[in-house]
Amino acid sequence: MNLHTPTGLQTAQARSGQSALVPGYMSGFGNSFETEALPGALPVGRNSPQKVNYGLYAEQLSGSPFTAPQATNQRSWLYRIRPGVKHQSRFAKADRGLIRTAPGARDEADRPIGQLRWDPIPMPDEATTFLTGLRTITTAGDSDTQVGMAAHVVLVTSATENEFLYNADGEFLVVAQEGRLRFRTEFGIIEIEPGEICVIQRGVIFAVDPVDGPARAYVCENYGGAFTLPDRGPIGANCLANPRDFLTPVAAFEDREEPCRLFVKWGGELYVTDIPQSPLDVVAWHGNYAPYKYDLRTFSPVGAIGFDHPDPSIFTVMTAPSETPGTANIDFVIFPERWMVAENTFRPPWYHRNLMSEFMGLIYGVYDAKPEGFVPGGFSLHNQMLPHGPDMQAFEHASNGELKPVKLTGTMAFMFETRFPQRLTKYAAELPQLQETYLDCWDGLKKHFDPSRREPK
Ligand SMILES: O=C(O)Cc1cc(O)ccc1O
Ligand SMILES: [Fe+2]
Repeated sequence: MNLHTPTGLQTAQARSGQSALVPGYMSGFGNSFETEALPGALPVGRNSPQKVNYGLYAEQLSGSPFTAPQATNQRSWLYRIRPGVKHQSRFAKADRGLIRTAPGARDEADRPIGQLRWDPIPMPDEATTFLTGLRTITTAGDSDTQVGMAAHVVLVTSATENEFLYNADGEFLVVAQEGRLRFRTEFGIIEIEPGEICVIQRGVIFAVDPVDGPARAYVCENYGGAFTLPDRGPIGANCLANPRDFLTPVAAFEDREEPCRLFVKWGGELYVTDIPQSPLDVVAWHGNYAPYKYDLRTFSPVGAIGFDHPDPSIFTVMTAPSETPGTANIDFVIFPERWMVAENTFRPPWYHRNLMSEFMGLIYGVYDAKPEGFVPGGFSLHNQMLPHGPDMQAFEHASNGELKPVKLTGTMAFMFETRFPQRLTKYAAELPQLQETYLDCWDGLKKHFDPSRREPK
């Protein structure tokens, strides 16, 4: 049986007779996995035998300090055709395009503070890859000290069979918005469609191909400790994001001797090196540091079944904690399909100002607080302590509508929320898609104050 796909790729699943083009996954969040694309490629009972089967090299990839506590200790062992040092020779500086990193981009945008919203960035006419299509919108914190994040939009129209990338500055959380994306990684293949996300950790080598036409995604780059599942507290052991719905790819490798280029995002810069073979040559691996995907539609929302509107933290899919308990470096929060049943309640978000700053995007559908102007593929920024809330239309509707049970259907919005202020890039500040009239959405909010008015109990 010839197990080679058009890109010469072999997967553990292909070995079991299924198509190598259909990615195979293992279920669970943060598990210690093991997977091999050739039988017996993984050493048994040890990590580093004198010689590894098939003449493979053993290599450890550490995502945390060696001595991190058990719950946050992350590393994997990769058994590969060549060690990583043979995938990297002398580096040259490359054009970083529209990619920015904190704190370097801190003062780039010459624009006063304010609530901001953008229409979708259109798909470009020219071919763009994950790297050339990555556009940074905001940066926060400091990547060198491993705090903060960046919010990007990526537009991918073109595959990169022989161009690979890894990010030393943080992990990428990719939120597919339009079109499907295939991630060929050292650990195997991940495919996502709108409604799904994937996480590619710091240091993991990958290439991204659009599957069936141009693709748009939002990307959160986490400079800090890894995303994990939030504690559920009194909610208990179930609901929200369930661990079994996270999927990690089975091992897959490319044995290709062709001129390739490896890009590395490091310290906010981009570097490139030429290598004579594909770096995706991991035949088997084991460990708990590996990319994964998750379908946001499997999130089980828990909310107000009596009255009032809980804080949006109730919809946290994953959190990247900071050193201060409960004060996240990043919370990744969604607003999925759900029933609204709260009685005598203003059901959309309340008007508010936060310590946390909010980058929001809309994957599909309508967001209840912003029925107009916040469109799929668009995004908004409500920065630290800047007031925001429902637009006039949403306020009027929610204040006067009949409070029968209502289902919000066909909708999926999300928020990258960080404890740090988000600094706008020059690119984002100058985008023609920036809605100069966004503030007008609150214009019609009238003064209703009347000292003699009382609402019925
Ligand atoms: O601002 C927003 O639209 C996001 C949001 C939603 C919500 O239900 C409560 C608070 C909040 O910031
Ligand atoms: Fe908000």
